Amino acid sequence: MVTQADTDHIMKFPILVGDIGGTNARFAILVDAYAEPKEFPVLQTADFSTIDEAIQNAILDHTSIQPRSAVLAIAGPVEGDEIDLTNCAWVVKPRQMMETLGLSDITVINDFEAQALAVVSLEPKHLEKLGGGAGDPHGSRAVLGPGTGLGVAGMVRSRASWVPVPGEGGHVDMGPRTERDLELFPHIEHIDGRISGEQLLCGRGLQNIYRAICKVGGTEPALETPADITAAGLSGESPEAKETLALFVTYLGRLAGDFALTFMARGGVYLAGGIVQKIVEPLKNPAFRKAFEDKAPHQQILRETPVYIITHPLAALSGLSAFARTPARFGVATEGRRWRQG
Ligand SMILES: Nc1ncnc2c1ncn2[C@@H]1O[C@H](COP(=O)(O)OP(=O)(O)OP(=O)(O)O)[C@@H](O)[C@H]1O
Repeated sequence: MVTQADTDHIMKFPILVGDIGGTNARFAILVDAYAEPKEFPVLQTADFSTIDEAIQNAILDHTSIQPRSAVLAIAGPVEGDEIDLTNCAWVVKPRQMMETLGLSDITVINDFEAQALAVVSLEPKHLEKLGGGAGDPHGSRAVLGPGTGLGVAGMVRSRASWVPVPGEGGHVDMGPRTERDLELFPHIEHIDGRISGEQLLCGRGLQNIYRAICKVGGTEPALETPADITAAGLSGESPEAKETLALFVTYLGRLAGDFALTFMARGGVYLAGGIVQKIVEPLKNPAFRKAFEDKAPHQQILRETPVYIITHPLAALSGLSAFARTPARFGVATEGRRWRQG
């Protein structure tokens, strides 16, 4: 039965869904609740000075469908009528977007809430399992996504609906654990005197680990970009890059285990974002699960907890689409994050 509260959630189709990261932005249009989303090529945020210009030039100018509503996921906290994006120069101004883009209903959520929505929406073919038990289908989940930054969210079940729990978990402290860490950590770039998850587990983190390894080994860092480092690490042509990948995987396992405990994620921990999709083979190395399960006194809980790599290239869009189609299935708070005309 559709209740008053449910109808209030409902958005009018066609609905534009958008996942805006620090580097890439991905969009699709849902024509109705059943049709497959109409997807558009991934665009680079740096190629457009504003989000309005990007949506107009790269989306609306290429279709005759005029969206009436939009659900956008952005990297950063959603506060006020002018929302700054972390790691990107765009500012989302929903009231202005209504005027310029002809939308009448805009909801803005955090990009890792969208990833959390995806973990209960994706089909098994879009997940690659990295050990652990079967997982409780109604159990809480945690999502970690190394990208331009490090996003973290939880997904908890309450009164038959799924509630995404966004936060700033990428900024928790990371401490040294092994002799090798003790050698390298003094050379990892600090932020205000500390090493946070995001100093190690994102594109910049790969560079940070690689440079520390070169420094301690007395070699000149020859590789520049995160993509160069993973390529040279995967091929084995650079021993420093190979170790960088091994440590990245270990640190990700460590932090994933911490969030599994924080959320008691018996439904599993999900690894999202562009970087993990490029390093599937190193993640299958036993070092990942070893670090994930190394959580005395709770090793047994971690041993049973499944970990999945999300392999869907547009996972957040699929989460946003599930929410746009069936908002009542999810406990997404829209107070202060939804703008409507009339
Ligand atoms: N092959 C690769 N190996 C490792 N890192 C890569 C590779 N290709 C791109 N990157 C890095 O991945 C990061 C972008 O991640 P992603 O594709 O998940 O983008 P994003 O959604 O914009 O990120 P975010 O949502 O965190 O802002 C950049 O730091 C980039 O340098």
